[in-house]
Amino acid sequence: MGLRTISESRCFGGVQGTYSHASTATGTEMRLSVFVPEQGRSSALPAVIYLSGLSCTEENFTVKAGAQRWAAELGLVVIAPDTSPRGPNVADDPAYDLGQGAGFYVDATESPWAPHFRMYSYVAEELPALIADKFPLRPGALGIMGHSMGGHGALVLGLREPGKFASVSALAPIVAPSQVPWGTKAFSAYLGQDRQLWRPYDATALVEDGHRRPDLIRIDQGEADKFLGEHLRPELFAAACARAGQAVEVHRHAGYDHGYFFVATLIGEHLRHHAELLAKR
Ligand SMILES: N[C@@H](CCC(=O)N[C@@H](CS)C(=O)NCC(=O)O)C(=O)O
Repeated sequence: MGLRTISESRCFGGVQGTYSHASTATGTEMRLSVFVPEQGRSSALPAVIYLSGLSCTEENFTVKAGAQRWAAELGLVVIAPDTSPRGPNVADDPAYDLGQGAGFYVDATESPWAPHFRMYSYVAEELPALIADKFPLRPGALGIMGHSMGGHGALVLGLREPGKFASVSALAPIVAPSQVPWGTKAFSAYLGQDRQLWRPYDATALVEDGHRRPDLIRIDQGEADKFLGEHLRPELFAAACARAGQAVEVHRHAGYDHGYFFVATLIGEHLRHHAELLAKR
């Protein structure tokens, strides 16, 4: 598995890099950003994958969230992949919420998306193997988190792959994609009209269908988020978890909107949540 270095910069004593590789899951060149703190020079470290939201590449989180300072302090490797396959030969849509930049962390079954839009397999299988091979990671100490569409991805991957991801958290996540416009649009296109086939990619449905995690799932949500009532609806996931006995904390924050200033405000607490759980691994 070859990794091409696009850039590497010293940052808080560690290295912030951007890399690309030929992905077998998507059949495209995929980019990712990786921060390795100074401690990684001498020891294997716990790591967190961060999944971004609609319209993002690997860059938005890397330059806007301010995660490196906290990751350096906590001794965490942080990996941020792109949100979809890209390229001139990859299907796309002019809308920001479908196609390139909007992979929704599913393995598409429908035309024209199915050949490349395989972000579930990419994040569940290929990415963990790639980073374990190339960076100083402690086996078994991998967490997953995300924002908005990426929060949806983190919750789904965390619920379906508890043996692979030892900690899960989400910022302003889409928690019930089958019940909101962003999700129904994407799932209709990528997965077709049979809603039963959407359930493995819907965090609320997964909890209803018996998926559980042994650890607490942390969610933070801004109350001034313009997408809250229509697309995000954290109360749906909280209610499903309450009925199922799944531990979840939804922290609501007055005045915060959907953007990266909210992510930057909470990123330290989220990385600490992961560091504490991954320390036990
Ligand atoms: N571009 C969309 C909004 C998309 C959006 O808010 N994306 C969020 C994730 S869902 C984001 O992180 N955007 C990139 C950024 O703020 O850097 C719009 O026109 O309404």
